[in-house]
Amino acid sequence: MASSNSLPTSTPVQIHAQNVLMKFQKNTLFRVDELNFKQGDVIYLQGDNGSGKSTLMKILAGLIKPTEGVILDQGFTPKPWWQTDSLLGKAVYLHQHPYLFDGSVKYNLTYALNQLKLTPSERSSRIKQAINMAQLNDLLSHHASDLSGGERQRLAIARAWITQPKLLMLDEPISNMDKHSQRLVLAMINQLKQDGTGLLISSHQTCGLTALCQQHWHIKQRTIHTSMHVPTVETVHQTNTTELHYGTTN
Ligand SMILES: Nc1ncnc2c1ncn2[C@@H]1O[C@H](COP(=O)(O)OP(=O)(O)OP(=O)(O)O)[C@@H](O)[C@H]1O
Repeated sequence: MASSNSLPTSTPVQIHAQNVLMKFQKNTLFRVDELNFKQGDVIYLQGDNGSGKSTLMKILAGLIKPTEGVILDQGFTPKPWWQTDSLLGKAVYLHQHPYLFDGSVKYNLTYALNQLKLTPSERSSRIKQAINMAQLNDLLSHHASDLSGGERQRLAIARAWITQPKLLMLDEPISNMDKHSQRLVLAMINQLKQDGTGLLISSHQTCGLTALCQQHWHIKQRTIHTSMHVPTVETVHQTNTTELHYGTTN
């Protein structure tokens, strides 16, 4: 991997949250004693609407600060002394409605590569692979703002895949997508998993994405519960009809 976060050693990169409390005004959103998100993890983040899934991801990405607690990172290449070594850019957060650059699909894909040191052939092979995986061939010259929701999400994930982040957080990556786009996005997420990218995925749809995950974080009653057991659609069905409803909405 050639990203600026590349490690010469086998130390897995990780983000560690300790004694976190998140409040908006006086209202507690959630609290958690400890969370660990590292390279190779594939975590399913579950929670009702408004429980704080996006907020948790933004905290781990360094985009917002928790009310209390600390977020530590480990294993990343230290930044040079003249740059602030903040959490930003370490665990990449992909918003449900992703931000795209003002330009064509091709521009969005190639721009991401400018920050990496690659040979021209590596560069062109990575772009080709991303285009094929996300099936963006016919859309390359289209302006990003003309894409449908599903196409935007495919482009955003392809762009993230190109830069090969060590830790990637995907916020509802397949919500409001047709089956074709869902299948493509699942294949892309699976590829990221094979590449060893740490993935934290929030979703209301438990089936395809759940099957890829090996850990479960559940925001319930303002607490984040962690487990190595990922619920299947069936177990959600049998144990809690409210959760089944949650699983089929949005
Ligand atoms: N900056 C903010 N100021 C005040 N309240 C906020 C702010 N950001 C989020 N909230 C509130 O925090 C709660 C959690 O929001 P968040 O978007 O994290 O939930 P979520 O679990 O991702 O929801 P959804 O499943 O609907 O996307 C919501 O009630 C939201 O209104």
